[in-house]
Amino acid sequence: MLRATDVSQSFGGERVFDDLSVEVDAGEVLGVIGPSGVGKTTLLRTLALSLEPDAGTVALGGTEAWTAEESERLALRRRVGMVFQEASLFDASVGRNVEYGLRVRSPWSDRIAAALGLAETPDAVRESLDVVGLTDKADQHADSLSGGEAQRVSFARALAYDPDVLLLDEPTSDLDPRNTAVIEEAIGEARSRGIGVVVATHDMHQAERVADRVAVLLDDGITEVGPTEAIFEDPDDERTRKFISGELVY
Ligand SMILES: Nc1ncnc2c1ncn2[C@@H]1O[C@H](COP(=O)(O)OP(=O)(O)OP(=O)(O)O)[C@@H](O)[C@H]1O
Repeated sequence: MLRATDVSQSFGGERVFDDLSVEVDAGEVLGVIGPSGVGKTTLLRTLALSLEPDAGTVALGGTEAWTAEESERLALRRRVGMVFQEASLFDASVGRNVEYGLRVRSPWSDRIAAALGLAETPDAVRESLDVVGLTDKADQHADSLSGGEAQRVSFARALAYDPDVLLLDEPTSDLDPRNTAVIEEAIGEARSRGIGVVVATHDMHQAERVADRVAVLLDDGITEVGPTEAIFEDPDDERTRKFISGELVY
């Protein structure tokens, strides 16, 4: 569904990665694991079509984004949702924050709904908040949430958007085990809705828990990508093996 082929990225002449290829299918969770600084965020921004690669292609549903017209690229970008390491909510209620996801995806839908007197939006908001266990907080101001709850609302906002692909950048690195478990369950729900999910994490155990396939990103690119069990139990690549076993220290 979303495929990056032979992409290269650098900042100010400093290479982050070269010739990197990765893809995620509908209803699949791809874990991207690797130590800090290898380029996981840069890869996610590339997949989100917010960072143009120096070389290579990024295609969503078979349409190559960077050779398409800008309007088409923007339309493709709207089909990709992203959740960052730190939640950034607006100065509004929890419900309003989640509703924003719906507006971005289909700016006309709530005007039409309003004109017809339909109440579609609140249902979708409630449903998304339900996935992260926060329906009872819909009317509460976002400022009043704990960090973990705020991150769960960020996830609900991305889900309400009904993306084809959801990109999660270290979504639980600041969270306690209970909030982490809620987000991991929500990842499973996104998968069951047919969304392709990419989770970048330095927590190998998280990748083992949530991912169907894992890509191992080290400082010379992706060393190996394959089914989660194969990567953790029997990696082909020596550097992958060392990284998984903790012998390769960064
Ligand atoms: N906008 C930018 N300008 C300059 N350098 C950047 C920029 N974004 C990232 N980098 C550099 O690219 C490299 C990869 O960064 P990136 O944030 O993608 O790594 P990461 O694997 O996500 O790390 P972490 O897990 O610590 O977030 C780093 O050396 C970083 O300093």
